[in-house]
Amino acid sequence: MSIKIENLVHIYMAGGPFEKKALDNINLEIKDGEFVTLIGHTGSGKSTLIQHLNGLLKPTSGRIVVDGVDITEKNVKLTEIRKKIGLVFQYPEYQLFEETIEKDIQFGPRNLGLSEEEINKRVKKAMSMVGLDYEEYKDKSPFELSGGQKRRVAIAGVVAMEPKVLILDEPTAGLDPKGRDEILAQVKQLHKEYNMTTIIVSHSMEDVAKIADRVIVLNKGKAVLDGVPRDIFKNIDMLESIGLAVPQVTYLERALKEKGFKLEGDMITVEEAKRVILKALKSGQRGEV
Ligand SMILES: Nc1ncnc2c1ncn2[C@@H]1O[C@H](COP(=O)(O)OP(=O)(O)OP(=O)(O)O)[C@@H](O)[C@H]1O
Repeated sequence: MSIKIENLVHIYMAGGPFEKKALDNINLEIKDGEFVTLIGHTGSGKSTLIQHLNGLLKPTSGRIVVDGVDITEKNVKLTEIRKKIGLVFQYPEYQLFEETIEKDIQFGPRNLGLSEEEINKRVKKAMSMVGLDYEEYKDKSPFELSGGQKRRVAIAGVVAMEPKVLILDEPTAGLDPKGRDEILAQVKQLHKEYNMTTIIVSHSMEDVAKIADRVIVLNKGKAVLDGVPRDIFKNIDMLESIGLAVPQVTYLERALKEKGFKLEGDMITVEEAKRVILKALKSGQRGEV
């Protein structure tokens, strides 16, 4: 499912003394099956943007066209849009409220008016999609789980509605490094297996380096960069000026090159850096170090 964002402007409290332009003429196209990371400093407009994509917020001006349908038009049924575009909010575990994991995941599909048989089929599938064993977890209370596991339950609740587009607002926020890596790997795996158009909001370049195919950088409500991670990370000075640090290995790469190292290949993750640096050392490329 493709999404086209055209001249999108959003002003909170428009016309009042506290009006705030949160989105300033955004134009973007997200293609069917793409895996996109939206990154920006706090307050850059990320949450405001994604809430427009399933109709939670209305634009001040501009349009959002989902698979050819302008969802900003008055007569568009938002329930239909929300069946197709699943949004996992920040800290979704705070919205878990049922006594068992199974009941929690059933909630969304039940609201779609599906049969019990279909609901159960979807719950089992969604749990397996996020790596939770159905028999082991179905009767547990969501509150017995670790932070990362709770988040998987919340993601399963949205996945069970079988959306065509999955949007996750900071899915790694507040998790420890192991929990972060597990959630990112799970979301990447979901995309690989089911090819849902996926949009992840993040403010960590380290996370982006690990998973992104395409990165869109927001600053003060504008999309200022859009491309593959290795190209985005070349803009070190610009990214720093808008409060975003590039991954540590990008600084290392720059320092080594300044010392005369000849590094071949991309190195935006620690694994890649290890490979590229070892290759340079083996071939005797030591520069001045
Ligand atoms: N309900 C609201 N009323 C007024 N202003 C708002 C509202 N929600 C957000 N804003 C303002 O709009 C701007 C964009 O906020 P938004 O939450 O979209 O940014 P963000 O990039 O998601 O930030 P964060 O990383 O902190 O979640 C900020 O200046 C914020 O203060």
